[in-house]
Amino acid sequence: MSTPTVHRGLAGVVADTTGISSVNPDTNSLTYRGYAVQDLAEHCRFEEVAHLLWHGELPTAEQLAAQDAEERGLRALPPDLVGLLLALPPTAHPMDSLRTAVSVLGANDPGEDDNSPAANHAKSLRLFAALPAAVALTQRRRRGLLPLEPRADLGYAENFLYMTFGEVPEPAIVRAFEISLVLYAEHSFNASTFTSRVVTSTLSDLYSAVTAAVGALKGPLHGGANEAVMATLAEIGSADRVEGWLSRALAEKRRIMGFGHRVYKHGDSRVPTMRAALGEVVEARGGEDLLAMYEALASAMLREKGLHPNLDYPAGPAYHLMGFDTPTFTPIFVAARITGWTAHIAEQLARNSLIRPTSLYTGPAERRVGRGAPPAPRAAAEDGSPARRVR
Ligand SMILES: CC(=O)SCCNC(=O)CCNC(=O)[C@H](O)C(C)(C)COP(=O)(O)OP(=O)(O)OC[C@H]1O[C@@H](n2cnc3c(N)ncnc32)[C@H](O)[C@@H]1OP(=O)(O)O
Ligand SMILES: O=C([O-])CC(=O)C(=O)O
Repeated sequence: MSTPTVHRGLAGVVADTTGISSVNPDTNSLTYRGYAVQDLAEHCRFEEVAHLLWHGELPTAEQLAAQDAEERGLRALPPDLVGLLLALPPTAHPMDSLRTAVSVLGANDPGEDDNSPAANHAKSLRLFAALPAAVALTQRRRRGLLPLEPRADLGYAENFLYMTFGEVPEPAIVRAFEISLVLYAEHSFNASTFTSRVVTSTLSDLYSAVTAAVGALKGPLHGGANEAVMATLAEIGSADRVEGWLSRALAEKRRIMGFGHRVYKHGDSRVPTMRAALGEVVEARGGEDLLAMYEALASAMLREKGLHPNLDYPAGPAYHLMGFDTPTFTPIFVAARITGWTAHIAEQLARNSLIRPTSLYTGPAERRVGRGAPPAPRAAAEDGSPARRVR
């Protein structure tokens, strides 16, 4: 009688095939539809990467112009949604506002339950276009500022920054921001993407899948780590305090946010590109002290724990120096990852199979209400393996 192997956290489990991206820990590489992410970050606008993820190919000039025209026309939030977001408690985390925004956009879409490829592509583009306005609104509101209307004369990244800050920053900042969006766009079966696929597999609607994915991304072991990195750096304070802080933190068995990864064990493929972008931001905006602390913590973590930084580690300080408030960092990740999530939702639907793993039962053995002593405990797998008596 064999006991089924339990894969806690689904670590190492190949749950399905995907043609969207490939994470290769052996070569520290990441490709989107076959293109290295570094190549895309260097040469492409974020809008082109979105097209690539959705359609499998980079757009021609005509295709890009058509997508741009449509996206720019969908950037504004419906007024009732703006009112609703402004009515949320000022203490609400921007991720909660964003989750609500996606949910409300779904509730207002008469085609919400149309899961045809065309309808879902239209919804994907709508969310892609509208999320920056929701993110910008939450940051402006925290600062007591009114939301701004989007500008159709600007590219996606420039307009995002304009709606947040009221002006388009210098090109170095726009470029670094756009690079971060490309790097954050897609990463195979990470927790939030897998969440979106689980919800989709029940034939629920795209907005529900994305709402659930936002919830999964919020956690500090996933996307929430970019905010937690900034909290860590603020707690440490300066490069000369890193060593003392880290020995105390490790003695207390604390997790150091922005380090480690479920798949990459020799370094995150995206970090060198984002570290270079952070360097450009420091050139443009200052922040040498923050960078020195960043480097000191990275070296100490490698020495003490053998752990490398993940993408959230350079992204956090880069967003900080660009002027974003810390609670806006994970919402930016959402705005980028909406491309990957929606590509996966389409892929899941195209070859759907309900996602429902099994478990090994370890609770009380079968018993009866109020009658006699319980029988000896048993453990049984749900997958049909024979029940196993444990003593
Ligand atoms: C874009 C992204 O979502 S990237 C991920 C962002 N998340 C973070 O940065 C959070 C911090 N990192 C972590 O918590 C982890 O590295 C994870 C969750 C990302 C991946 O971890 P897993 O592969 O599941 O490994 P797991 O959590 O089992 O850790 C293995 C060991 O390394 C240790 N470890 C892993 N990461 C860290 C860390 N950041 N700080 C301290 N110790 C760590 C664990 O404590 C554990 O040690 P133990 O075996 O002595 O108990
Ligand atoms: O792949 C993961 O587990 C987490 C991650 O890096 C991402 O989602 O970008």
